[in-house]
Amino acid sequence: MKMQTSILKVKGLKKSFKRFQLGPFNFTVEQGIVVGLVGANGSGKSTLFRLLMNIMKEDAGEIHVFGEKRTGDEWKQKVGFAGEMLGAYDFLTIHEIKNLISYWYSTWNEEQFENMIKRYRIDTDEKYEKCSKGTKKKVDFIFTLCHNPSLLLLDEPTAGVDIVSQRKMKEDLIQFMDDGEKSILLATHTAEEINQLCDEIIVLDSGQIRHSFNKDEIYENFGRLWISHVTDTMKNHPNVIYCEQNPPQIITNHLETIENILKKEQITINQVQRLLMEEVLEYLIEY
Ligand SMILES: Nc1ncnc2c1ncn2[C@@H]1O[C@H](COP(=O)(O)OP(=O)(O)OP(=O)(O)O)[C@@H](O)[C@H]1O
Repeated sequence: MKMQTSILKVKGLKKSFKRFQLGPFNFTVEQGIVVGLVGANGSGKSTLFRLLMNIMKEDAGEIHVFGEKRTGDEWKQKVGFAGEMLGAYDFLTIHEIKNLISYWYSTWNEEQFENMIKRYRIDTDEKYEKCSKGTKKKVDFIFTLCHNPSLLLLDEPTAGVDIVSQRKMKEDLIQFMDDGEKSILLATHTAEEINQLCDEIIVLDSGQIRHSFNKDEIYENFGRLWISHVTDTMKNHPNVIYCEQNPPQIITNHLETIENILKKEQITINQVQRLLMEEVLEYLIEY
């Protein structure tokens, strides 16, 4: 069995604003793993990325990247971050920004850049500020990948991107993960990206980590059961995340446990249904 290596380790990370508190956060992103970050608008995803990239200073906690505490800027050579980085240079053309970025990264891959520019049909003579929202997202994505990073931090990379390009981005991310050496932390609002790309899921709610799951656990454990009647024991059980009286049904995050209790309580199970990822995410975020 392969030893798990932490590419990103976050311990006791905290940040407070006047009206919002993030953390304390504790989580790891292991090598070869894609972690999906989901949560309602304003739950703290972008703030987390800003803290990870040192764009914003944490109030407390530690962030280790590639096994070491972040110091200086050297660690950024191996990290690809898509989100708000190009704002300061947006009066330049994409070609000019590329010249700056490629100078900074010792591992810049010009051939990959040229290929991706063609693949995503980007006009490099366009000023970044003049690009459409979706085109900016694609340009950010290309810059993120072309310096051969080992860790990608992607804040909703496909938001506002056309369907064809979304598919290409997903293909590029799957290829990026191909050698099993790299990792991604991906904030997303789409169940499809979770299904197709992620191994683990962290659910944020009002600045807190509400749930953290392996994706297979979700497929295995989450389900909807139509039952003869709902009792108070079922209503209040910690593994019941939602229940309805009419018609009597419950949503659980641990099918096996709940099926056993229903048997004990002599409640008849009429039907069991696995949940789709969309439904699971909705229940995790909403309830
Ligand atoms: N510099 C700041 N000063 C004060 N409050 C801030 C600052 N930055 C973020 N916040 C607050 O932190 C909270 C989380 O914002 P954040 O942008 O991280 O959410 P998000 O999960 O990325 O949302 P979305 O899904 O809409 O992108 C919000 O309430 C926001 O107002």
